[in-house]
Amino acid sequence: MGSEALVHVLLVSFPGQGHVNPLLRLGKRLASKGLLVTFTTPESIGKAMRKASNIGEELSPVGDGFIRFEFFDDGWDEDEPRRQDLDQYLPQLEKVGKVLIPEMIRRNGEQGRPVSCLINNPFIPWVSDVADSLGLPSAMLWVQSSACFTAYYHYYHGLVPFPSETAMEIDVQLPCMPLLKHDETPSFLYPTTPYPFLRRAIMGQYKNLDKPFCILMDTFQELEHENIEYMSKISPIKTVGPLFKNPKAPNATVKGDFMKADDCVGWLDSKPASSVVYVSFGSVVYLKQDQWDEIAFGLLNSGVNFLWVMKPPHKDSGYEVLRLPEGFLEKAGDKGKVVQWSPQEQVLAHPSVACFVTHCGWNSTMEALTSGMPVVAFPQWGDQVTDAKYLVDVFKVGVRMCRGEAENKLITRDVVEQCLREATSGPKAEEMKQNAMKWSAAAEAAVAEGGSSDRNIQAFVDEVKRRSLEVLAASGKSAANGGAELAGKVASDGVEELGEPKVNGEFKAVA
Ligand SMILES: O=c1ccn([C@@H]2O[C@H](COP(=O)(O)OP(=O)(O)O)[C@@H](O)[C@H]2O)c(=O)[nH]1
Ligand SMILES: O=C(O)c1ccc(O[C@@H]2O[C@H](CO)[C@@H](O)[C@H](O)[C@H]2O)cc1
Repeated sequence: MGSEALVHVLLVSFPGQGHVNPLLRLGKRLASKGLLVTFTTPESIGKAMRKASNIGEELSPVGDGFIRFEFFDDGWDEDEPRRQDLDQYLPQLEKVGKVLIPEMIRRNGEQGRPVSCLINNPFIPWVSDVADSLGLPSAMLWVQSSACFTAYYHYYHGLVPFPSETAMEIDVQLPCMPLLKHDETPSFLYPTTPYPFLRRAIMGQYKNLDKPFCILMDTFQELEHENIEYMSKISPIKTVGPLFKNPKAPNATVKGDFMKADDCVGWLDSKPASSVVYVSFGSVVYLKQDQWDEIAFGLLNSGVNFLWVMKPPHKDSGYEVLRLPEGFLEKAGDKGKVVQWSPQEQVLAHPSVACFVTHCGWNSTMEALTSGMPVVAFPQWGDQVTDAKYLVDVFKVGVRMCRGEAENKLITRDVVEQCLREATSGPKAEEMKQNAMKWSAAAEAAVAEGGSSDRNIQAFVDEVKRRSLEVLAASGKSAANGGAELAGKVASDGVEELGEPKVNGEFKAVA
């Protein structure tokens, strides 16, 4: 079947690595189920993605469908430093996105690819407003755990007390969750967070939560069972994770990395089984130099093999460029490898890797669990502190190395060494590995045909197809005519003036 006959969904992503990855993975999953997927994010990131990965102008077949990319201009110069300030960048994205996304939808309609549904990730909730104003259905992909979704939901609606200026250190009890100590609740909610703009961004998503008809989540039923059961009674959530596993298209090469991964698989191949510690703090966390030094010495002193990701900070981020201690690489010799960016999925699946020192971003958390990889938890902020709690105390696959940035505590080389030893040898390491393997099997089963996440994805695809027919039927016009009318309206008015729901352009057929 040609791509023009498929139902078409448009995925709009916030331009962060930890947001692009899960949304693109969702795109591949939807494509593999027979949809045509267009993935869009600002051109500034599109450029990096094109450079780092093999994405081009053309359609890529994935399973029974296709994926393609279109990027949009965020209206700022290429090296505009304000992109690093979300308080300035998010409103800019909303301003231009509310004009350019409808234009993109119009263009696609004119080219025979009418869009039937919009899907966004958090931080850009205005995408549902665009969908509403065009009479299109929308969905949101929540890119963190169901536990964090619950925490933000209860905070937004004021349903339980959270740490506040007058009661900073209270524990928080949320439904179907373990008791969270004050520093285990998502840290953007602390009154003292240095990232209030991220709290505002997430709260913006909750303000718009009644607009998407479905909230997809990159987690799986068996992982957060009771909590998911509870939340699905109050919110239309559907678990579809782990998204990075795609059994119908395991070899799809489309990737969303912003940086080309350094080659380290050959080096891993040369190491004995379960002998390497993988260290990575994701794409946005930067530690201070003194902490970096302690980790370096902890790695050396523990005598383990290690693969360490040391990504350079963005020039406008204000973060210092970290250095390795004098003579570090010489002392490590062939026991250590330092890279700027790793092919993390491959690394976590490699038999030489024994454990993962992680900042506990949700993508890294899901990738570790699904790969059967024990972790050493080094959370810093946001959802990471809650994920660390779950990795250590609920999933029981991790040892805790720190409690988060708010603690403002230097983790010494001795503590680093002790944690590495605990996670790589002895009964605790053995037990964590067994638990991790159990989660890996459960994750595989969730995404396998007929598994919980597979059923939810299929139900979602069926619903998108059903709604696409409904929009067409409601129009009462010929498809081509409706599309052309809508195109003209959007182009002349801009999205703000689109009052009544409009027709979703041309539908050729539904697969
Ligand atoms: O060297 C690296 C470091 C990270 N990642 C990927 O970047 C994403 C990071 O997302 P996460 O939620 O863990 O953290 P964030 O970067 O958003 O803080 C994950 O999919 C990782 O697999 C990668 O491919 N190579
Ligand atoms: O680009 C930014 O400013 C940015 C990117 C990513 C951010 O949050 C990360 O997102 C992940 C998914 O929500 C999360 O699990 C991870 O812990 C965060 O670091 C924030 C800002």
